[in-house]
Amino acid sequence: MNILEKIIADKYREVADKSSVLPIKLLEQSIYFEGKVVSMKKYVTNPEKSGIIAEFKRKSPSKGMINGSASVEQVSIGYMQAGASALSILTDKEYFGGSNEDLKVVRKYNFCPILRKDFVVDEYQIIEAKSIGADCILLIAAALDPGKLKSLAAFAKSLGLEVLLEVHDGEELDRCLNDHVDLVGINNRNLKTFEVSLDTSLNLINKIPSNFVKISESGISDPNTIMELKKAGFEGFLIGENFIKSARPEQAAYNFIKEYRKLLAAAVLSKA
Ligand SMILES: O=P(O)(O)OC[C@@H](O)[C@@H](O)c1c[nH]c2ccccc12
Repeated sequence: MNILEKIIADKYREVADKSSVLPIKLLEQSIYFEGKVVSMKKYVTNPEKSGIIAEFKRKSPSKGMINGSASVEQVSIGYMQAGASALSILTDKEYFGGSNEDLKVVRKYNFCPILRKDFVVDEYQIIEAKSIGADCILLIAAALDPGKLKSLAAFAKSLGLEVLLEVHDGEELDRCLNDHVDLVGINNRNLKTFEVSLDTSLNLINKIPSNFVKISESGISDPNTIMELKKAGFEGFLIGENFIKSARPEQAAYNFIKEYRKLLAAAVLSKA
């Protein structure tokens, strides 16, 4: 069993345990259920913003503990002040050290779009995402069969949520892309082997039809890389470890985005 298969097997167990709470109860009790979502698509493609989706991730199966002491309140606010377009919040406890509580705290203090980063295998988790204040959910091609993925995406849309489809190769893209998807994320990290290569993004982008927002995910640690990805056609850039590993993640994000804006300005000038 590779790590992804193990996570997914555990997720099915977790959902089976939780589903004894009727989904309708989650909705009735949530102040977010009637509320409108904030569009990840709009924020990421807004030219005034950086396109950076900053991720709060305490640990991961590939890196172990990355930051066990960061405050989700302070860091999420700091990421937005630094110029991030949106936030990605890990809610998986076992492998990533996150929680629904983290996302609720982030929702309380931020108006931006929030991606609930988890391993969705069941409609229950989508209702849960909506009930804790998320705007967008992640569906991972490597973890779901195409029929199930499509029906989960349709269900998310019916609740007003946006859908980010994550792929790692052309075959996953061909198999899993459907009309309910809003954004396509190309994960530079292979979730089965943890190998990271930026070429994954650069080689796949031309296969994504133009009506989907294109995001490059994982292993980004240099503003020059964003310049390169942007030139290739990416609109969003998902960054986790490079910020959160710092003792002051929000400061790391601030410095990074400042540097990126300088590079952008220089590129515009050199064209003029
Ligand atoms: O920390 P990084 O290398 O910047 O990566 C962020 C993000 O792309 C990564 O955490 C991620 C991408 N897809 C996922 C699916 C589940 C959990 C986590 C992820």
